Amino acid sequence: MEFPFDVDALLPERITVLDQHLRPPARRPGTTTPARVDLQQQIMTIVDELGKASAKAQHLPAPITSASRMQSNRHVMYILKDTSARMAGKGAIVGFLKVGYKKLFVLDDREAHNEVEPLCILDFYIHESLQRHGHGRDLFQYMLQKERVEPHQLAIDRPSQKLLKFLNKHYNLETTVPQVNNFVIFEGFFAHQHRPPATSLRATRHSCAAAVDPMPAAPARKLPPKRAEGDIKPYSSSDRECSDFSFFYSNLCCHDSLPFPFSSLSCSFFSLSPVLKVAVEPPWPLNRAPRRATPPAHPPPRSSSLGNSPERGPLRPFVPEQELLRSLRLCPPHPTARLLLATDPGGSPAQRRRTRTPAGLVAQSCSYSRHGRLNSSSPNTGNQELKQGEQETENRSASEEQVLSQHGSGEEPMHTVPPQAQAPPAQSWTMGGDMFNARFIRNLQERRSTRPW
Ligand SMILES: CC(=O)SCCNC(=O)CCNC(=O)[C@H](O)C(C)(C)COP(=O)(O)OP(=O)(O)OC[C@H]1O[C@@H](n2cnc3c(N)ncnc32)[C@H](O)[C@@H]1OP(=O)(O)O
Repeated sequence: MEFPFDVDALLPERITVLDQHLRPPARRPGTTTPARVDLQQQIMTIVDELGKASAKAQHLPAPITSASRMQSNRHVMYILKDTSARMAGKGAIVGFLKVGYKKLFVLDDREAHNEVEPLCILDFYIHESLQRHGHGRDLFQYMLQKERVEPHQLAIDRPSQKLLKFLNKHYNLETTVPQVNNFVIFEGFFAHQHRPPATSLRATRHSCAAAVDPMPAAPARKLPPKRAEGDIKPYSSSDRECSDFSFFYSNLCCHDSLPFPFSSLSCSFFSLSPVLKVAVEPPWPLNRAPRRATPPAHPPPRSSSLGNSPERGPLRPFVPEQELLRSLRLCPPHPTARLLLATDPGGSPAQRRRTRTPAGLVAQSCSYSRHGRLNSSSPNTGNQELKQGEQETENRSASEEQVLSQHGSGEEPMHTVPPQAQAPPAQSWTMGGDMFNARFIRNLQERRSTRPW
């Protein structure tokens, strides 16, 4: 992969390690040094382009690796540059490997749940023209040494067939331990305890939790001390997974911009992981709509979050909290509703707990029907919408994502019902029913559209 700038000078080593700071490495003595900000911009361009190429190679609808994602996560990227003579001049990039620690529930061979935080292979790509030349192995080997981890200690975020073959060929990893999430672990995962090196990613993050006891069978529930809220993305945590249902979830669970009480919900409530679905349930009334969150029978596509796409356009304002509270007043009395109404609209800090992922921001743009589909009053509309969304997610290519981003950027009219048709809707719907059905959302939209501003 070539770039319009001097990759060779920008990345002096064959393999460059980038963390969330995306700092340009020190340049070779004697090379001219452009402004540091320009260098960082070049690094970001490389990361973005690699992420796009990887997504394309894996048929993901959107990149799961980008500069902005790198900056907001504690992932580490190993970038391999082409040092061959043919690339003399500006140089080129061969590929990259992205890893990061993630908190997961994994099943051991006795099907017991174990809460662990292994190093995960998150994204891996070698340029098409250079695959099967041993570059992937070089990169992987370098990462294993740097992170001081054995291949069987890794969790792989929904590996492709190529990666499975790669792991089998180079590391004899074949027998997997069946999981209920999208991560793949191999036999031996539970056999040894990973002792991170002093300089590894893990040690940097959790220096005080580095030492753990040996475990004969399954890892004990040994986790580092609680981190800052924004850092914790428990359980499912898969960029790919979270995004597979983004068409629906971004309406609900990426809630940076949702009004209270939705804003107080954790993404975890809507986790696709059966483990978590059992473990955590959202409070009423949100616990009345889990069916929509059920993953389809067939495995979801490898995809990324539309919502998380860094290319999303500007966001629309969401319905104000007062609007929602007013809607709640239409409901039959319910203790929770009363509590909500009695609560200060600003809410307590705990109620307003929010994630800070970019995905959250996109919830806004996705919360409205960009195509007017939610306008149907059919009770099944919600399901149709979900199916449509899933279908779209499956079908959408990376290039289509660009188009959708524009659609989501607020270009389309937001009113799905003409103002004169805005007679109060039949008050038959209730929060106690399936509150995320189309009528509920339409109601919110109609109410919003009556706003004079
Ligand atoms: C968690 C994730 O990131 S999943 C996504 C993984 N990435 C992708 O699938 C993107 C497309 N593929 C690639 O980028 C690369 O093929 C990688 C990263 C999987 C492997 O990198 P490479 O440089 O090709 O690997 P390397 O040359 O070291 O090893 C080759 C071995 O990998 C496997 N492999 C690589 N390409 C293929 C392929 N097209 N078909 C089948 N197996 C393949 C084989 O085991 C192969 O050995 P073989 O040639 O003897 O059959």
